[in-house]
Amino acid sequence: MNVVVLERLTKQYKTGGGINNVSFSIKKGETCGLLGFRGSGKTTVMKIMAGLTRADSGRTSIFGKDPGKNPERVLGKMGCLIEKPGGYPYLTAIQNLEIIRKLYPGCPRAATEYVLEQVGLAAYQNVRVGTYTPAMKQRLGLAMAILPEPELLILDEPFRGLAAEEKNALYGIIRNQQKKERTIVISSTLFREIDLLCTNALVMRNGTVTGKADARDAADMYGGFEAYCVSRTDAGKKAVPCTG
Ligand SMILES: Nc1ncnc2c1ncn2[C@@H]1O[C@H](COP(=O)(O)OP(=O)(O)OP(=O)(O)O)[C@@H](O)[C@H]1O
Repeated sequence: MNVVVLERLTKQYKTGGGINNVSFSIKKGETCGLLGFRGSGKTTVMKIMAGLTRADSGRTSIFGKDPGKNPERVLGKMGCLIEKPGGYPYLTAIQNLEIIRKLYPGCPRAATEYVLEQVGLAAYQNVRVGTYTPAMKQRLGLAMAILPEPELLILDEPFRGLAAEEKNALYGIIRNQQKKERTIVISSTLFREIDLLCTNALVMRNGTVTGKADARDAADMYGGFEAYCVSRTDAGKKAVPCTG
């Protein structure tokens, strides 16, 4: 069953950037890596999926509905970490999470403590978020995204700026979500993350999709996602951001 179907999405910003004719689908339980250099259009695609911006043309279907037209039918099933992690800086982690929890009537109080434990912030739950390091804010952003147990997780460059051990902690959280058969979309400029975590990879360049493959095809044809992704970018001609 397809959770995400995007057909011929186009969006042009006044500055000239944007996305052009983007089409792909993601099945339930897949972890799809959206890989591309800076400015290739990853965030724009994710914002359209999350109903945060509208495409100029094309069709967006998430759980069979357009999030721009039916936000109440879609957004409750979706957890997003897009661009900078949120949270009110003058509130503690637990206060921030409680605000979100109350938006979901079925979400028990214990869920707040559980996700704080999961993301390794339990010891800092009563500390104001404004004092957190970028990595802690990133983990809080993830906690906010997974708190209501969403069926679809959209994570825009969740590893950006994190040290190796901080990334490892995040890998663990994402793997836990995979065990629960969540559908996950992760954008990254790094091949390594896609290799480690994803069942499928989708490569973007200059606002268009230049390749789509699942792990088996990428392994059969190229020996893995990394070589596959390189083959679908102009990475050979540029400096390649290929290490974590
Ligand atoms: N709000 C905006 N207004 C004008 N131009 C934009 C806006 N958002 C994105 N763009 C432009 O659209 C193109 C795609 O940007 P987008 O942020 O979607 O790419 P990205 O792959 O997520 O890159 P990054 O990793 O830098 O966020 C870029 O040329 C960018 O400058």
